[in-house]
Formats: sequence, C-alpha cells, structure tokens
Amino acid sequence: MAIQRKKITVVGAGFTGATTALMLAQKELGDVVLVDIPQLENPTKGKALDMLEAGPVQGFDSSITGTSSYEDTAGSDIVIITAGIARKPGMSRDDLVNTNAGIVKSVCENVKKYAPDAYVIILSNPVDAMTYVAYEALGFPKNRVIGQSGVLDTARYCTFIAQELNVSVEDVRGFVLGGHGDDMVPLVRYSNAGGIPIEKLIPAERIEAIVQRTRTGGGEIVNLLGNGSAYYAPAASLVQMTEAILKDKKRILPVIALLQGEYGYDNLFMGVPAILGGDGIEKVFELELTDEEKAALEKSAQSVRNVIQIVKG
Ligand SMILES: NC(=O)c1ccc[n+]([C@@H]2O[C@H](COP(=O)([O-])OP(=O)(O)OC[C@H]3O[C@@H](n4cnc5c(N)ncnc54)[C@H](O)[C@@H]3O)[C@@H](O)[C@H]2O)c1
Ligand SMILES: O=C(O)C[C@H](O)C(=O)O
Repeated sequence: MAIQRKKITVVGAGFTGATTALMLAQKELGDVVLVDIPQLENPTKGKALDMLEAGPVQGFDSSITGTSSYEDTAGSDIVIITAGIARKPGMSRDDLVNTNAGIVKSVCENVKKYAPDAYVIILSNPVDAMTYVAYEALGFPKNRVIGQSGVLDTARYCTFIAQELNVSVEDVRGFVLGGHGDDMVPLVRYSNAGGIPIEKLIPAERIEAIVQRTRTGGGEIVNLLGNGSAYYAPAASLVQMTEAILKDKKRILPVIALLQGEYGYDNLFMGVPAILGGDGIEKVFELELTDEEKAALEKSAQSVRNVIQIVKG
C-alpha cells in the first residue's frame, strides 16, 4: 500500500488555530484540516485557501482544507483543539471555564466519532481543566489526551533567561511544572544555560523577577494585545508537540498529563515533564522536589482542582 501523508485536524480557526495550521504546513508535518463553526465556514475556507496559496512561494506541498464538517476530519492522526473563547484584559483564564467546557465537550464528541484513533492535544483554556473535560468526553487512553501549557510557559521562561544573560535561546534549558495559571512553578534548580546552573549566573532577585514574569507571561500579552491572547508562541508549542508525536522523536517536554500517583497526585491533570513520542505521552518523569518546590506545586495543584470542581458541578 502507498505511504499516506499524516492527517492533522486543527479545531478552531481563530488566531491560534490558523497560525498553527500554517506552521504545520510550513513544516510539512501532514495535510491539515481546519475546522470552525458552521457560521464561520466561508471565512475558514478562505483562511485555508489563502494559506494553501502560500505553498508555491514557501515550497510546501501539505494540503490545507477549511471546513465546518467533521466528516472531513475522519481518520485524523492528530487532533488539536483550540476552539473556545480567549480572555481579555482584567479576566483570568478560569473565567472562561463554563463556556469553553461546553465547546470542548461538543468538539470531543465529534473527535470520538470521526477520529477515534487520534492523539488529541488540547489548548483551550483553562487548559488543565479542559484537558480533563476532553479526557472524560473522549474516553481515550490517557497517553492520547495531552494538554499544552508547559512548552509555552517554558519558552517564555527561557526567553527571559536568555535576555537576562544576553545569550542564545538555544543554550537555555529549564522547565515549568504545575498548572497553567499564575502559580505555575518554573523549576529554577533544574534550569541552566550551556549546562551551567542559572543560579550561578544570575542574582537571586533577578531570577525571582524572571519567575514572576513567566507566571504572568500570558497576562502580559493579553494586556498588550487588548482584545485577545497570545497565539504565535502557543502555535509554535503545538507544532513542536505534534512533531514529537508524528516523528516519534521521544522529546522530553512538559505536558499536561493525567497523574495517577506521580508527585503524590491522583486523578489530576497538570503539567509535568514527559516523553512525547509516537505513542503520545510515553512516560512521566517524577523528580525529587525540595519542600519549597513541593509547597509551590501543591498551591498550583489546588488552583487546578478548584477549576476542575467547577466543571464537575
Ligand atoms: N493553553 C495555552 O497555552 C493557550 C495559549 C493560547 C491560547 N489558549 C486558549 O486557546 C483558545 C483559543 O484562543 P485563540 O486566540 O485562538 O481564540 P480565537 O477567538 O481567535 O479563536 C477561537 C476559535 O474557536 C472557534 N470556535 C468556538 N466554538 C467552536 C466550536 N464548537 N467548534 C469549532 N470552533 C469553535 C471560534 O469560532 C474561533 O474561531 C482560548 O481558549 C485561549 O485562551 C491557550
Ligand atoms: O494567557 C492566556 O489567556 C492565553 C494563554 O494561556 C497564554 O498563556 O498565553
């Protein structure tokens, strides 16, 4: 049988969804189906056609199709869910919970029907709780239901460290643990530039400022944009996760995973470092934490539990 291109569905053709679709095609990771609601079918088709017409200029052969019909998503290898409303200045991500829970649930019912074997990546906010909603609605095994927050939060953290040191972002490593809220936990002790612990390179008060800026990094962009939230770095993060799965790269990335005992949490979705490869979340890494780190993680976990409780009703 001829080798088939991979099929990637992006649900939600707004700022993040459309940007993700274009980046996926630019990297030729597969053929892309962009889905939005029936009322936006023509603009969705228009965006997809416009992106497709960038192919000859940029030299990509991925197809990009705009639709409002889930039949077009049938057999997708990966489904990325960006559908939902975004926050505006003065709002927290948690303010979106009721509206987006309904949207994510209805999207997942279609994913379950038309792409039952897909690996599903959730972006819609509040994303830890939305990953829980998706998991419940899909009924898929936990390795195939993956939330995106840590790649983005870590990208922000590494950007700020590289700026502070005036070094290449390529040499900065670190990761952010916990929920995608203002009490997320950038792990300073496990962060380095060129292998040198950042604690040896940056004064403590500057590190603390970087940690705080990372925690409120989403809000910083929301305030600057005025009418929506970040989408370039979020789209890049989704593409990195998709690539890790489709190419079975076994990247170590922070992802939102269902914890069943790891870090002492049971049945909670939260950001942790994991191997992301051809079978989705293949392994969660459990690190030893100091008492202070444990307390910070517990604060973040409590915030996630509170939002999930709203969804559970
Ligand atoms: N987890 C993260 O790190 C992260 C990062 C960025 C954005 N987000 C979240 O992602 C979501 C999307 O952000 P955005 O900036 O792209 O918003 P946006 O408003 O530009 O786009 C959202 C799109 O979803 C569509 N949509 C709504 N209901 C739908 C449904 N039932 N089926 C299909 N499509 C539907 C809308 O019509 C719209 O086009 C928001 O909830 C935002 O908070 C999360
Ligand atoms: O901040 C937001 O509302 C969007 C997203 O979660 C982000 O961190 O950029």
